[in-house]
Amino acid sequence: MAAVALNGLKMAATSQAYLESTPVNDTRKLLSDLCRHFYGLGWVSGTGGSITIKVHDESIPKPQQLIVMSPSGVQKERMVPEDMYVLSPSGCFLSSPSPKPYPNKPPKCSDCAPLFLKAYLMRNAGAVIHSHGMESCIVTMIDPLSKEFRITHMEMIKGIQGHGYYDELVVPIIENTAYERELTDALAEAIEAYPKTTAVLVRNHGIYIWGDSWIHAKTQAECYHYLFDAAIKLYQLGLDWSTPDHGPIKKYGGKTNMSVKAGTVNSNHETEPSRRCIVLDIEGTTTPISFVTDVLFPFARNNVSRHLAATYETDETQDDIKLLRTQVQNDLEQGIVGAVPIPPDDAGKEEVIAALVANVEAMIKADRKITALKQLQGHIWRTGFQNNELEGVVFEDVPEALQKWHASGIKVTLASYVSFYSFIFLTDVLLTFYVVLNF
Ligand SMILES: CSCCC(=O)C(=O)COP(=O)(O)O
Ligand SMILES: [Zn+2]
Repeated sequence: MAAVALNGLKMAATSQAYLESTPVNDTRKLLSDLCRHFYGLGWVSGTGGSITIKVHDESIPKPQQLIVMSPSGVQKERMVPEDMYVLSPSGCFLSSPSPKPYPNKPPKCSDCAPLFLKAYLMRNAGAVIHSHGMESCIVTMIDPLSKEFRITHMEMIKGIQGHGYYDELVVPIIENTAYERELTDALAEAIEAYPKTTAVLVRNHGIYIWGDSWIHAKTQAECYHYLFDAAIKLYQLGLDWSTPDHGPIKKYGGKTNMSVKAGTVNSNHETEPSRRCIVLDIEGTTTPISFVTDVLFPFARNNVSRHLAATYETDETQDDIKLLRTQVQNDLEQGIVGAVPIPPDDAGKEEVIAALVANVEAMIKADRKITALKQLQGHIWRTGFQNNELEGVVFEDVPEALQKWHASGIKVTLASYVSFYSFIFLTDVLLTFYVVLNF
């Protein structure tokens, strides 16, 4: 019997008979064949890299299927079916290979086991391939600060689950550790953070790739390796693999936009982060100019009186009024059109506000770029955003671009001639970016 009912679920029977059954033996054989084949591709040479496949059995749901895994630290191309480990769905050893005479080491299951189990558990995978293919290693070195590999407009992207030719393929990169098992948490976090991904790159090391079946995992592994190889070759040709047209890598101030040298080496031979930074304007860059002209400025103009009245006693508004008084005094002395005297404080709040409003309206009409006006407008906008009377707008490609630059280790900062408050409250996107990433 291939399966037994347990707690209402079908579980692989771990009887000796099942462990010696055709599905298990076929999977052992398949795994040793694939080890040999992947060795030929350079994916599992020097004993590195590893493979695991679930024992496919129509009568057993995938989460309950047995797992076959390659042994650790061995010549992968010389594996035979008997060398394989068989594990329960939760990772308990059900069958281990017999020791071999000197110079073979005592048998041990792949160091990748905890990582493979994460892919099985979190993605319901049918097979996982850990490759040490050179291209999957080098592609993580082109930009040592990048946390993602991205590529688009390549036919082979279609071989990756859920992707078409025009899509951008994003593969997370995690940092290498001294021991394979120490990668487990970072791999799980990447799987969680990138719901669409079917692979995780390990910097200076290789890649983990999974699929619904061994065929799916293998096909995708071939496509991933092809794309990494293509990216490296395009880079060598000075071409940008990450853009749709794969045009020349652009230079900014002598630096490439996909610089290999994303940091500088100090006297201790340590890499210091590069000072690359993108300074973004708001109006017309992250946000349509019409949002500023048609929404922000009218809002400030229409709310001067209300804002001053509501916040008159606060230190902030008293400070704004002080600035305006100084500005208006200068304007009156220079005969600026529209400037009207502001009565002293003891004239009463209403009279002072009326004079302030008249002056501010004249300043706005003359489109004056003066601190007294900008500071007050900033405070009015901030109140508008806080009260949800204003809702910011960014172009649809802004959030993705911010994340991409951040992932590439590029610092992003915002600059705008309108007040500070206008952009940190511009949208949830920018606000989140500002607070969470602390750029
Ligand atoms: C030169 S291999 C170093 C260890 C490693 O990265 C690896 O993938 C080994 O996996 P194994 O299945 O042989 O434990
Ligand atoms: Zn490895």
